[in-house]
Amino acid sequence: MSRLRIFHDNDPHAPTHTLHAHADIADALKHIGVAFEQWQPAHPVTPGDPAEAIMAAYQSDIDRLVAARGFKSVDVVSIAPDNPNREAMRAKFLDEHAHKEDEVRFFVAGSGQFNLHVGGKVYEVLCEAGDLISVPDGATHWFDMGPQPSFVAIRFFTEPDGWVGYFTGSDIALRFPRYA
Ligand SMILES: CSCCC(=O)/C(O)=C/O
Ligand SMILES: [Fe+2]
Ligand code: NI
Repeated sequence: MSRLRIFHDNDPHAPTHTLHAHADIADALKHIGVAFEQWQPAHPVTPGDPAEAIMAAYQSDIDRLVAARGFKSVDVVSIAPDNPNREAMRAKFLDEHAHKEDEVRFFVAGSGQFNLHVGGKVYEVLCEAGDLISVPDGATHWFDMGPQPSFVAIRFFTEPDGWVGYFTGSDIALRFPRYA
């Protein structure tokens, strides 16, 4: 089940809010410009499946979103708990960063935890299969896939080169709860 916990950015121990209902999560995130939608993960796929297979299974959803929002490139992160590169993959997204484009991710299997650092608060968003999250251009955040990652996310980019992160140098992520 998806979950949102909101913290003051100077108090990682006690969330001020914990929300589980999708509509409540979407409403709270809308206030900081984040879109959180529920789509149908209609084609069963398994974390670790090859990217080409995921793209083929979800081609109609991808085409629809690309047509609606003019994305220039699309890729897939598909990772199983026994992936030999899992530590490096986890580390890549664990430091606070931002992008010069909206970060749009459609989770079609498994789960992972976004942490959005906006307006003196940290919004910890546990994303599950079916969640489509759109983090606005410039919003600082980090992402934790956990020590045994298990998810498939389709990523949409308006930049033709795909993923480019701009790291803030902050160590805030070290102080907040990890995704177990
Ligand atoms: C959930 S897809 C992998 C993470 C990613 O692309 C990103 O930018 C995290 O902040
Ligand atoms: Fe990111
Ligand atoms: Ni409140």
